[in-house]
Amino acid sequence: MSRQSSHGGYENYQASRPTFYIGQHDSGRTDALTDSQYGRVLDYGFSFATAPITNKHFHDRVVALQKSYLADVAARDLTAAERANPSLPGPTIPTLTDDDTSLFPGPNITSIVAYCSPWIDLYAADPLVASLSRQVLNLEVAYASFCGVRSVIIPGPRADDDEKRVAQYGRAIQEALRQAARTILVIHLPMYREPGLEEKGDTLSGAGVYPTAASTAVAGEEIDLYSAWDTWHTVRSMCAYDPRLFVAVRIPKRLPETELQTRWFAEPLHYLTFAASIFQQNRAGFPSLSKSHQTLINKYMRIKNAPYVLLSDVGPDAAELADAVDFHASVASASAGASSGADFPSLAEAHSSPSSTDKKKHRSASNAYFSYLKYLEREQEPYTATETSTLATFQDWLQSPLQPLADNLESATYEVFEGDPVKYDQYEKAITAAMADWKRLNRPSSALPRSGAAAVPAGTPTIPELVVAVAGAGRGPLVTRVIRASKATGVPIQLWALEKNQNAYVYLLRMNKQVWGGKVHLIKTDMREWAGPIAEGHEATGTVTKVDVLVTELLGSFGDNELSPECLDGIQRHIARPHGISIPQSYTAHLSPISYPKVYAELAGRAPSDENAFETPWVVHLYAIDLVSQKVPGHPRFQQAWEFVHPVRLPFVEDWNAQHGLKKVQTGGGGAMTLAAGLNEHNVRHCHLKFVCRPRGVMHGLAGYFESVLYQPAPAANGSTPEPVEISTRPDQIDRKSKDMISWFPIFFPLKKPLYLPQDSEIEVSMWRQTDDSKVWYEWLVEVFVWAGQSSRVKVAASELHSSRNVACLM
Ligand SMILES: C[S@@+](CC[C@H](N)C(=O)[O-])C[C@H]1O[C@@H](n2cnc3c(N)ncnc32)[C@H](O)[C@@H]1O
Repeated sequence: MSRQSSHGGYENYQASRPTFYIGQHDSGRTDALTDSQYGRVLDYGFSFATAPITNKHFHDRVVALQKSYLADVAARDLTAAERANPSLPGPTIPTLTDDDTSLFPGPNITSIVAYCSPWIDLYAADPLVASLSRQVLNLEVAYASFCGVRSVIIPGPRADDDEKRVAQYGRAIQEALRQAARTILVIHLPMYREPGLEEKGDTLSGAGVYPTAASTAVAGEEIDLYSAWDTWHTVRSMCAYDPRLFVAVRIPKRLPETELQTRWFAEPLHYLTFAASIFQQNRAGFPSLSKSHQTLINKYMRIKNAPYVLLSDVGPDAAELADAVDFHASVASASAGASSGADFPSLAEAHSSPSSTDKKKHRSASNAYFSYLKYLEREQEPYTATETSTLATFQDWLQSPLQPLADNLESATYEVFEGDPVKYDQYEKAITAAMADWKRLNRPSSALPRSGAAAVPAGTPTIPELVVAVAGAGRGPLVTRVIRASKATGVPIQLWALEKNQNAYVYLLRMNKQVWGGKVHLIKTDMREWAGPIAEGHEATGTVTKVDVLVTELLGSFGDNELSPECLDGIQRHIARPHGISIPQSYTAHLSPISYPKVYAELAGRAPSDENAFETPWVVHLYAIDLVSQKVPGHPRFQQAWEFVHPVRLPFVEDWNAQHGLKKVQTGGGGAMTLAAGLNEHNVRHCHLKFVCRPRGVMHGLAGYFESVLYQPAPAANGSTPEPVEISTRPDQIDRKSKDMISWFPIFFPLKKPLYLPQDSEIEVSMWRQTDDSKVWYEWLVEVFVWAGQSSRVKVAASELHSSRNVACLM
């Protein structure tokens, strides 16, 4: 089935929690830490620290170059036209020297995070500043990469309102990515432009160029919550979703609406950065964060590649680290003195060396902010049964849908299915309810009287045995559940199990001998070819009867995508009329537009070697996604695409046979896909759905889910209708209908080109289930509209018509 097929189910569940890796950043640091300073930072418990790539010497050199260039131009007595001539040569920063940096390759280099000079301004309005900044960036990234640094944080633009300058920034990043083939670049941006969250310190553009907390407060302007995300989106789009480009999000003091939090959740987050200023003090005077911050951290930390935490300007500061150097040196010299003399230091030596209490103080160096985050780490909810580490590894991992009809599944794949009890429990519930109804309502059964049996008065159920068939039995778990339901309800059964996979059939034969007491009629066949059950007691004459309850589980992640409708079409003629039933009775496919940048990037990387990368509906444990639409009246977030109901009342082929006997269907084919006969035309579906998006965003494709009514129990004696027995993978329904069911991951219909969604846009989705009598595929198209007035709606973007025909499911 196009469900997830290779995780370890529930067995791997361990009651553990996500780990926080916490780093330390000092925005005032101008030199890389020495080894002993770095060791000291680790003493506090931090896992890593940031280091500036260049130092004050370099900064002064660049500023001097900027000044001398401006002075030179001023001194040259150029005319206004000469000065404005774009060909006037600008300055070039000479190469780095060892005076310009204190970062060198060394044993700690891979746990050092390099931080680009915060004084560059790639977003500058002044072309000279922009050019110098771009040069600094390239020099720094190239040098950090040479040293072996794994990731480089680049300060984001300090504003977002000028698209031209955002583009200029993005181009510089795209160029920097080429300077370092293996290094990760991380753009540091605020979650939104919260006053107080700005980068401090002047840039080459000078003081007062960018808004500060004070200036924003004076201006009293409304904050555009999505502007920083918009900037990020422009930059990463210009960099073609480069897999080495990440984002570090500065967490604000006041968290924004959840839509924006989820937006960032879906992005390739590398660091969450927390400045001391966003913490509040608890009653005991220690730093703490609000409940909503805790919720956000807990959510972000459950991502498979969870972001690292970066504590900014919370200490230890330069003075403490300098102290550390003295301390380390004195410990070293004291121990050298002690070991060179007696076994024990003299009293005088002991007195002059750092005291044991001092030593203790230093070793157990603590930082209140660090301790608080460690406390939050401990306080997280343990992983639930559906968050096993194996399941977590499948987060956002693309799987090609299974084709159980065309291919034969492996035993291990069946074992994975069998690892999820929820699906089987629901099936057993449905089968039990159906049997109980049969008994209570005296429904007829299709079992034929055995020869010699006494005649039974008309109107009473002749034979109380139900004829049940499990078609597509796999290794038999549903057969076991049918037997259990029969025992629980006291309804005797005649049971058939059909399987077309010859290997699974061998397993079924053994199960029948060892577990089912040889009571099951096993047939190795494609269910569409089955001639029907030969009634028990009539083997000699080969008298075929009907099936009262047909149990199948041929559902895929999108319901019908593993060709359950086509398979059931082929066997439904054996279902007794009018009372016979199919379990499931119906299933529906559902869609929701999503932003999925990480997986989009993955597919974009595959596309050059896989022409169907964007034309394949992928099975994927959707995790780092942002549901971009909002629930509004008439337009829910998850919408039904279509439905299949079984058995079909007037099936085309049966109708044809009734009219023409077994003559081959000949329709001329004009109305069917690619002029096919139209045998499967009744399984074609189409939907056109409208979703509404309030905040602006981007869409990378459609998330697909399914629901199925396994059985709707008959009304109770008092007339009330019991709840149907259902399974669902819809995020808003799964807990109610089939909690903790992990048998199916959702499906993802990607878009080749992401669609930008302006504020208050409407997304219209057209989807088709297509068939040409030999295969089934999907086609999908997405269009985006905005209202340009009371009555005028404008289309602002549209995808191409995608089609999975090249990777269609074979009937
Ligand atoms: C998703 S598996 C379910 C197996 C088992 N019922 C369970 O729930 O674990 C679907 C099974 O149906 C079988 N199958 C699919 N199409 C079939 C067909 N047309 N005729 C017979 N078996 C079929 C496959 O080989 C596979 O064993």
